[in-house]
Amino acid sequence: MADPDKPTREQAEAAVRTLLSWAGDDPTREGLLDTPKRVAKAYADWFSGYAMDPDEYLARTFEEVAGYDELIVLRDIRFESHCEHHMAPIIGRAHVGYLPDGKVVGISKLARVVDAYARRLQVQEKMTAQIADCIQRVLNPRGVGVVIEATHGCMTTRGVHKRGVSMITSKMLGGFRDDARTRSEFLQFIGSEPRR
Ligand SMILES: Nc1nc2c(ncn2[C@@H]2O[C@H](COP(=O)(O)OP(=O)(O)OP(=O)(O)O)[C@@H](O)[C@H]2O)c(=O)[nH]1
Ligand SMILES: [Zn+2]
Repeated sequence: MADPDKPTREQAEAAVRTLLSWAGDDPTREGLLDTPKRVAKAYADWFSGYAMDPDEYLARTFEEVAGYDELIVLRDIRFESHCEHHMAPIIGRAHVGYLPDGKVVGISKLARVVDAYARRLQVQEKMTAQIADCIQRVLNPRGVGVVIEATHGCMTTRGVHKRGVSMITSKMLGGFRDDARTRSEFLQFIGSEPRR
């Protein structure tokens, strides 16, 4: 159902013209005439996750897996998101693992879940927890592990201006939290085992 409080595209474009003026430029000059339209279109892409239901991606499961009950890991899932404090890009990769309990999901669906949460305004800790909680809630496996490594545009291009810094977050549930061997195997699979 359409949200009656959602601004129209025209209102969104007018807001972009205001920001262009506030930045110090002239929104009526030729090069900027179509910019509000482009920005609204870009927003529709960057924030398309609000219209996605991540639970739905995990609805179809496969049970004919010959009793496979070991770790399943999808690593290096590239994503783009935006921080909710500055609306600056968060660019990174997510690693997602789970211990199946009789059923598995199509592996692309784990990447779809990551995207559904990434394409919203985010805090990295929240996104990490949302992905893990979604998989635990819908698939009900014996455990879930999510690790995210990302760089935050608000730290690299403004503010403290620290390039090369990345933030690492993790959320471990079930066997990933309680069993040191499962956690260690997961970290080894994704290449984050602490070096000794
Ligand atoms: N924990 C966490 N912090 C984030 C994330 N994205 C951005 N931030 C931080 O959110 C904080 C917002 O702090 P504020 O002091 O309200 O904003 P600010 O004045 O723009 O802060 P500076 O970035 O230090 O200039 C900053 O420290 C950002 O680095 C995130 O995903 N997780
Ligand atoms: Zn930020």
